[in-house]
Amino acid sequence: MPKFAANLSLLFTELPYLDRFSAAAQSGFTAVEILFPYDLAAKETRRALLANGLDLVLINAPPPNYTGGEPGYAAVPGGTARFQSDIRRVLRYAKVLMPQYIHVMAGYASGEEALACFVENLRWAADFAPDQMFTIEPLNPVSQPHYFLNDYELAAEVLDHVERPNVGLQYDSFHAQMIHGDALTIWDRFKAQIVHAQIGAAPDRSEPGRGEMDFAALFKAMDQSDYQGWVSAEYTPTTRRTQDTLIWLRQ
Ligand SMILES: O=C(O)[C@@H](O)C(=O)CO
Ligand SMILES: [Mg+2]
Repeated sequence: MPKFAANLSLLFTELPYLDRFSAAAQSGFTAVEILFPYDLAAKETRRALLANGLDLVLINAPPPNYTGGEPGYAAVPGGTARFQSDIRRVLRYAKVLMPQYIHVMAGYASGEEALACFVENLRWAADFAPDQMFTIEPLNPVSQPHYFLNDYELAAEVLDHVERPNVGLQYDSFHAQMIHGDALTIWDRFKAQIVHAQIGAAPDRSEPGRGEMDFAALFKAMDQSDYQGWVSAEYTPTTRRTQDTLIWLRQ
């Protein structure tokens, strides 16, 4: 079986933020990811990780979050100054939190100019923080209309242009299924570039086991590939208590 992590921005949200760490640990997780840890001083999140023996797999850039704001500027022509200052701020958090990955969000854009801008900005981030691993993640256009990075072919093209060992592909079964209609085939096609994976059912982004996807087949494919990374549960639980949706984990 793959090694599973819990996304604390979507899981255990029935609890206050700092209580989600112990809930995840008690459910058997040894690692978590937090999309936007920026509402609290980094040292408080660090303390919660340490107290519960949890590794931090991933955080997102940009800060603080995108409630009412843009989902990043990395591919937005004219947004480079904002992108660089966001990355600098994320790296100050990363110094304390030590996430394995920082997911760089592309933002709203389209076309050749946006592609060139995304490539340049990713190279800049990779060279500015050579010891930090970064990821990019295609998001489906139903959930994120007008988001630049909206398919896996495009993500692979971006990575080919970026040519940096510390920038890789973030796979998400929910988005892959929504974009391409077959998350398993997408895993098989792009697994060589995937450094981090997330799981959720489609079309409603609920827990594995529901919806149109065969998660047993996906986990088997992950196991049979060379993938050594985390598989993070990033879904919206259909019951009030997240714990009651973890049947897929116990199986
Ligand atoms: O899949 C998602 O929506 C997330 O992984 C993400 O980073 C967007 O905020
Ligand atoms: Mg995701």
